[in-house]
Amino acid sequence: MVKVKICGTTNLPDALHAAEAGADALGFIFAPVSKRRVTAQVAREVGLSVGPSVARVGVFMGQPLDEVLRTAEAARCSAVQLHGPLPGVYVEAVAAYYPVLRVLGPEDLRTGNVQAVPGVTLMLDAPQPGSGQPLDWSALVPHFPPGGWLAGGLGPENVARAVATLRPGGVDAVSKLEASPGIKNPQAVKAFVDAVKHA
Ligand SMILES: O=C(O)c1ccccc1NCC(=O)[C@H](O)[C@H](O)COP(=O)(O)O
Repeated sequence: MVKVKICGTTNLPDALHAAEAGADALGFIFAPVSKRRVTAQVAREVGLSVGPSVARVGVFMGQPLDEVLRTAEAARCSAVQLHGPLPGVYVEAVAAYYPVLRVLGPEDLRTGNVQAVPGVTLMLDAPQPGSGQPLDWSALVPHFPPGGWLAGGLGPENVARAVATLRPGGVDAVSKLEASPGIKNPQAVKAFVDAVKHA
């Protein structure tokens, strides 16, 4: 079964609705550049209120390692998602504490810039995260890592095609599930989860 992560969660009603709709994971964004950024306190309160069956993924981009580990602990994250160019030792250090979703772009796959690290799952995303830009799924077929996750411009109307093309281990989305930045469109979230679970 393909896992579903609903990213950019900022409030309890959206989190509860996503969980009820069948999401496997919620993403809490701590990257300073994001318009969906939350504090560790908000992520902890919202994430823990949803219950243990839904993973709480802390999303980081280019932050110092100690900030990532301190924030993930304060927020009680159950996994960490890492964006941006990062040294292998950084990713390994985070993976010593948390399951890691390591985000790469299509170019990394084409150039073979991919290392297998225990505890690290690869996720393919558009170069600008959270921008709603879909990838060229067919072009990824020869390189897509088994069990890898897919993000980038996924929504209720296109996710079944993406899943059929790449058979990812999980999918992740934000832009196409929102009424406005940081606020979910509940119908879109439900339709997205249903489309993945029936794909
Ligand atoms: O969404 C953001 O604002 C964001 C900013 C900085 C780093 C990561 C960010 N989002 C991470 C995600 O996991 C998104 O769901 C993923 O990039 C897909 O986004 P979208 O194409 O908008 O569905």
